[in-house]
Amino acid sequence: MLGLGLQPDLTLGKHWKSSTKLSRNHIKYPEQLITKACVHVSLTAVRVNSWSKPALSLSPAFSPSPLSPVGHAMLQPALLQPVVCLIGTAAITDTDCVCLLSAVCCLPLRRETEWPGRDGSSYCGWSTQLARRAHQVIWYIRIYADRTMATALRDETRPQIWLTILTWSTVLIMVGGEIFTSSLKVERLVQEERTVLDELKQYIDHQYDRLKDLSSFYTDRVKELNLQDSSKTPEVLQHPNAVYKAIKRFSSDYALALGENLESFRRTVATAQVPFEADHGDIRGATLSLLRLQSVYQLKAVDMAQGDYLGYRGPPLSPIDTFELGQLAFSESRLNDSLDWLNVTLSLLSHFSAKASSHLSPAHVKALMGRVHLYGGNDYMAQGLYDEVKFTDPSGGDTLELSKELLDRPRALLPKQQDYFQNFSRLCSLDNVLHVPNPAHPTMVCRYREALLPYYLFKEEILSEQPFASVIYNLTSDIEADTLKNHVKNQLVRGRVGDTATSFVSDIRTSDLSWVWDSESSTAANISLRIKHLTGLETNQDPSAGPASTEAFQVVNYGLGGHYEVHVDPFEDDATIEQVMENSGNRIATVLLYLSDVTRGGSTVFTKAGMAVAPVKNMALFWYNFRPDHQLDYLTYHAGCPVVIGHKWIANKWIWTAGNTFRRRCALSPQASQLDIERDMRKSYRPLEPR
Ligand SMILES: O=C(O)CCC(=O)C(=O)O
Ligand SMILES: [Fe+2]
Repeated sequence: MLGLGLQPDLTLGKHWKSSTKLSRNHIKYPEQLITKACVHVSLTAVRVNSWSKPALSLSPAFSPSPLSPVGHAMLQPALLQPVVCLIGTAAITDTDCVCLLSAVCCLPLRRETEWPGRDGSSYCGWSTQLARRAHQVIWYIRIYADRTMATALRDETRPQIWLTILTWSTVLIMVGGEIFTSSLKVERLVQEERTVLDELKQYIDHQYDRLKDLSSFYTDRVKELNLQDSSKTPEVLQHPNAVYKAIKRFSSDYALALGENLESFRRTVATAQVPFEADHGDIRGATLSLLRLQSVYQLKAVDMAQGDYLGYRGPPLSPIDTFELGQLAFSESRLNDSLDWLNVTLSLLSHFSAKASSHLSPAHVKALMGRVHLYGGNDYMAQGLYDEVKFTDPSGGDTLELSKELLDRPRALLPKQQDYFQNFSRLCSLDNVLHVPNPAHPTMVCRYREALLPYYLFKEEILSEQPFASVIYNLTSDIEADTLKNHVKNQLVRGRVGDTATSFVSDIRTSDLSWVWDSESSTAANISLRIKHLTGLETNQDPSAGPASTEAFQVVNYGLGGHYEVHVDPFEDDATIEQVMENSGNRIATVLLYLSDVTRGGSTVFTKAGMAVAPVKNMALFWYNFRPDHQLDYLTYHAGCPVVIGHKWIANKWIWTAGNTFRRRCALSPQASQLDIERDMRKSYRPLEPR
């Protein structure tokens, strides 16, 4: 690929039959290329896929050569008119113009660093004289544009038209634009008009076809929307397949339908302040989420494809969806899962009409299966599949890869194994109930926990004595929970992991979050106070009253298959600890508020302590992150399981050392548990009688 120094992918149409890209092989005769580029590329068949600033990388060694008669014919100024105005209106710099001109006509370009200054001394490697010409043309165009119908042309025709103008103006630059000096030139120009009009006709046909497709996409979507009850949208979007499909629709279906006009359409939608933001990263994230659900909950690909997740039903997946799941599973070295998805794809393809799956053939799928087998060490199966597809799909990407890999014999991939994973998956897969390690133990009780204020009585269930963890029901009201959610709904950002200074976005944590300080919301302040009464720990955030004892509420909303892998809450890296210790210390305790119920999945599990807590709206999960002897308690390793069905919202409240040194007292003996401390410390507890 010549590269052309442009991001746009210049794709030639019918006139360059088999060749779809301007490649080196086409450049035997530069003049011929220029002419073809001018006539064919510019007027009809150019597709500009992305339209960003040129990133120059090439340097085909051609110098401009004199033009053929066809080239001359294109100098007809009248044909410039409809397109000229755009360069005046578009935000394109002179430099970009010239480099684009160069690119279209394959003039020599050098690196980006050599882009010209305004003096025109070095225009992408052009001679000064040529550069000056370029300036003249662009200047002319801009002046001209001011006087013409800049607004008459629709945004969506811009890319093609840009190329037209660029090509034409290049020709002007190169020949000096002086056709009036020769009757022969004018005659040739007029004689070639038919060719130009033929090209224009092709261009118009292409636009018609494109709009026809776009319009049928529109009608189909409207029909589908009309069949749906919008009040049920949140309910529908509880199911992973429905979410997956919605994400795909916004990140790829619209993109495919709009083609090169996607960006300008996005801008139009943005002015109406309507969200329309999904992109390719979202598809990858969504696909990974389905794979995560599959592995954590040990789901079968065939069930998921039918929309069956642990008995909860939703829309089915298409063969393209299942194929993409197989592809991603392969790239994640999950070979068995990949084969499952590809087998499902083959079986779906045999049921779908050829039209519905026109982009995907069984041979295509089998070639990838061959590669998966090869990486799994099963050369025999791989060879067999290759023999099957080498005639039916010889040029398919995976067929070519497979044929290479059969010779190279890649080393077999071993499945990735994380040791904590088994326990994590087991605990997440329990039915959505409380699961405690030792329910028969006498201290595992329900109790009314009295607070500092006598009229507060919290319903508490102790889950574990070491580490101390309990749940408290109805710590908030529905109104309070919804107020916290509403407070953040326009300010959610992707959650990060790691210590403050070095935090990063990762697949370890797939959720959005925001913070609510007590000073911003009376609801937050009230709940903080309640937590103070409940735990007996200071929750002050007012700086005038000393170092803060808590962070703001961290309100978190999980997305498709949203999860948080196993971690502990306190800061662990020395630098961060040193920094926070100076002020507020570390996170000695966590209060995790559930702001929603979750139909299936989404439990908080303690992988070492063997506990699982299923979300219940308004319930709080409370635990100490440090043992009574003040060592970080690694039994508090915990995780948020992937959400299967429903929407999960939580709010974290982390309580710090500051202000709590004497509230969370040391134990009287090294073996003492938190309950022992509490017994000693707060006589207000009801005695814990053995059952
Ligand atoms: O979502 C959950 O259940 C756990 C969240 C968590 O551990 C955290 O945000 O630190
Ligand atoms: Fe956590």
